[in-house]
Amino acid sequence: MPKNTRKIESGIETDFSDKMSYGSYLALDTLLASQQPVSKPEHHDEMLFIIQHQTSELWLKLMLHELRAVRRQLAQDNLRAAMKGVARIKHIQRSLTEQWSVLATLTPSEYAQFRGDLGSASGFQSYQYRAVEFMLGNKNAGMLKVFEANPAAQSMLAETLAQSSIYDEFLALLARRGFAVPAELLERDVTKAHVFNAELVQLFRVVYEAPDEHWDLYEACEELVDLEDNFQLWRFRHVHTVKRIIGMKTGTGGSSGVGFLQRALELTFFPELFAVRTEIGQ
Ligand code: HEM
Ligand SMILES: N[C@@H](CC(=O)c1ccccc1NC=O)C(=O)O
Repeated sequence: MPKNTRKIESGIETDFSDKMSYGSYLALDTLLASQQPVSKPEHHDEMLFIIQHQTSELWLKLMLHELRAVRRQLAQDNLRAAMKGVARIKHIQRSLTEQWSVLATLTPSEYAQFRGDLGSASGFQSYQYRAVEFMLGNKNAGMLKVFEANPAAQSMLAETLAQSSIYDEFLALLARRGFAVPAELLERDVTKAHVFNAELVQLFRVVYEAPDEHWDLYEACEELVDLEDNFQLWRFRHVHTVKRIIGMKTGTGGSSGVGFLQRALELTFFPELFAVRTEIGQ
């Protein structure tokens, strides 16, 4: 054997003429043929731009898969199983947020050379991102209009809009545990965003001031706070990456750009879980 060369063991599989291989199992021919730059001549950095988005969308697909399971587990009072799903989602969020560092290597000058080729395409048209926001409770029926040209995406979003969020399901679980969750929350119109409820803060205060009596609920509350923290970190990294790459330009999706994105940082999924911090020990 030549030096610094590993012998291929005799038992290594090499004939995949009639059995599944790594490539066929992962449909790699389709996946790796899906990066189709539009810049002409092709700009070197468009590959980064495309793969950054496609990897984000794959992680969003897994996040949705796990969020749907979390919602189901909460509805069935399986709190521990639901929290296992949330634990996985938190790791997905960390990957999504960490990978901003790759895109941040795209300089304003490089991006400006192919930005014009993107037309009106924008992440604002990410139906998976919108579905994640809906499942966490940031419902906004107005978002559906963007997807008129994609009936399958629009109907998936309409269905997700009409379903309870994981917060709705968590509050229903608390009610089944005997907590006096306000009726207006249990009977709310789930196609609308959750609105802050002062009574709910007092309910969470009971849990936070006696964790030993409500340990699994206390832990679940903190997991949901992590989910929101992580989501906001992604939004923040997006705003800052946008700022460093296009400055204060208007967006290809028609928004004012950074200012519009910054306003999403003011949105909240679980407001009472943050408000209770002020009350504890008062
Ligand atoms: C050069 C990099 C990027 C720039 C300059 C950029 C810019 C923008 C801007 C200006 C918007 C506001 C809508 C518009 O007018 O277009 C937006 C929205 C959005 N972008 Fe990006 N973006 C970049 C990368 C990404 C990446 C990698 C993702 C990953 C999926 C992404 C996902 C989104 C999402 C989900 C929205 C909607 C956010 C919301 O509704 O608050 N963007 N982006
Ligand atoms: N809205 C971005 C364009 C952009 O970033 C983009 C374009 C096509 C596909 C995904 C994108 N990412 C996020 O918006 C911009 O204004 O430059």
